[in-house]
Amino acid sequence: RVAQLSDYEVLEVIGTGTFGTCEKIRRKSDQQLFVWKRIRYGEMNDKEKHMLVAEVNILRELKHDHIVRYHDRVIDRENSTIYIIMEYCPGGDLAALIKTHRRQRTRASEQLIRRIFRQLVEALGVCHHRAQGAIIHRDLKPGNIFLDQNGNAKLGDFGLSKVLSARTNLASTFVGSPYYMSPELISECAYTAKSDVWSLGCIIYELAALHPPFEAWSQAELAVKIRKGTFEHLPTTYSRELDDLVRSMLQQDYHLRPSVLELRKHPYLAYAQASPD
Ligand SMILES: CN(C)CCCNS(=O)(=O)c1cccc(Nc2nc(OCC3CCCCC3)c3[nH]cnc3n2)c1
Repeated sequence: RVAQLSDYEVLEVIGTGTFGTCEKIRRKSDQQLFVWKRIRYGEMNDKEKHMLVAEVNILRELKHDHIVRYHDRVIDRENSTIYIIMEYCPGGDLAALIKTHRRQRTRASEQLIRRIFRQLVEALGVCHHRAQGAIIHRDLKPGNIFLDQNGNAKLGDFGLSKVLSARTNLASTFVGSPYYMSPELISECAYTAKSDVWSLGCIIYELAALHPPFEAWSQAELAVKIRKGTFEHLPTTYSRELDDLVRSMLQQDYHLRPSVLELRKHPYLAYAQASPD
């Protein structure tokens, strides 16, 4: 049975992104909560429409505990709008969590950081080392990593950001301060899976330090800092192991950064290890 818009009721707007609007919705049949992302494709050219279809198909196949689950889609041809229905994450996004700690002057526990780190490495592993070819997120940031009711991390918008940022030319990609952009991206080389590793390094760094490794008032100054590549060590309340591991992900030369598979095997993230936490 094809899903209808009338199967759901809109509860509230959660936010807007490059794609359009994200709303919290409830399925009438069983009161279950979801979100939908409302994407207007009216102004898209054929190439972009094909890319959108391809990205939605990728989303549908990415099934993992730590990737936001795609549920359904509704196409409203009358208004040239597609609604992508996904799992609702009641914990909000990592950006809000970081902001709360900063405002309260409290630190995230190393146990929480390590758990989120491990979960995101698992999620990236599914995408980078996929049989049909790697999916690279390209836009990993605290704002599109969400938390479920148990504080487990969920990677959001996998792939959507790619097709939709294709709609924006490079200049607008630089809108805002691209704190999480890798050096190779800034010099406009191709993305690699290692670019996602860099961004993940920035995110884990920020969860601990409560600010990203590279900050600047302008995008030009930020590009200089990212290419220079020097940044503070994490606060000493965190282990040397975490500091070293994050540092290894933020190396200029992407060949030197660990792959997601190497990260998964790292003792700091191994499940087997009797963790102190
Ligand atoms: C009380 N209200 C004001 C708060 C309402 C909201 N509750 S809340 O607990 O804080 C809160 C805050 C943020 C997110 C979420 N959950 C969520 N957000 C998504 O995307 C957000 C979107 C991403 C792109 C940019 C625009 C916003 C998801 N995508 C798939 N699953 C999603 N789950 C919940």
